[in-house]
Amino acid sequence: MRTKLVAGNWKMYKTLREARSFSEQLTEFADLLLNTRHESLICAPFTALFGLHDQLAQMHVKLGAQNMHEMAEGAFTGEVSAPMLKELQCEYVILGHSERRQYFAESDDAVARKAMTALDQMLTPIVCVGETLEEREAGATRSVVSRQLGPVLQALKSQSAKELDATALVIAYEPIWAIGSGRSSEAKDAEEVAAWIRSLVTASLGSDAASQVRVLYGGSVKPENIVSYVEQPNIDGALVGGASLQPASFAALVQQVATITS
Ligand SMILES: O=C(CO)COP(=O)(O)O
Repeated sequence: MRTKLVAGNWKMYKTLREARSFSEQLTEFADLLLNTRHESLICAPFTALFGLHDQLAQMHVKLGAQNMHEMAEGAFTGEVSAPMLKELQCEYVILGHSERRQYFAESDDAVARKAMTALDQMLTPIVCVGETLEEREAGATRSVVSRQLGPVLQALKSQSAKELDATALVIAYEPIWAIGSGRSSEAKDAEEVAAWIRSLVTASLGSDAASQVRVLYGGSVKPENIVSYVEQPNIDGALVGGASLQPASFAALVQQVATITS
């Protein structure tokens, strides 16, 4: 049984002070957060991570980062490594978000190397994939997602001999045209791509791994529509941008998923 995951991606929003204020206000919803059977997670900017962990942990909300470098240390000015995130008690890291691919030229191979490092350091990678509107209209969604995931699955296949836990992988399907646009994917379309992603995992890593890997949907998810995605058989949660920024809205996302997991 895969545990559902409600993950907030704050992107480049919230100073440390604002992040602390969020977690203080979130305590109003502590009972709800403590009594769910699914996981909830905030992926905050690096500068807010240190100040967030303790209060979020008291509400069983986990902490994650939005990126990391593939090396554990080195002369990489401005970068942050997996051991640094681990020490701040991060359990997850988002990798290959479309904004990083688009604005910071992250390649499929680089994302795969980062994912391997994260797994090696016992951080759960949330690897993001998804097509542009142009690609969707050209009927290329499956081939784009296959291309993006290929190096990750290939690396996992060869690494599983080294006993990395392939099943710790989380894959987020985020169609780029749905991000921040208010134009979310139809749940049945998102489910179709999630099923395709699972079939790719089956082909590379086998059906056991495929039945354990979690696949999230992201793109204009709100409390009003989250259930329509998370109730799909191949969708195990959501990666949420804008609607995760306010405590009441984040709590409402968690509450909505609780209606189908309790
Ligand atoms: O990019 C996203 C999450 O990673 C989605 O953002 P929105 O929920 O704001 O559309």
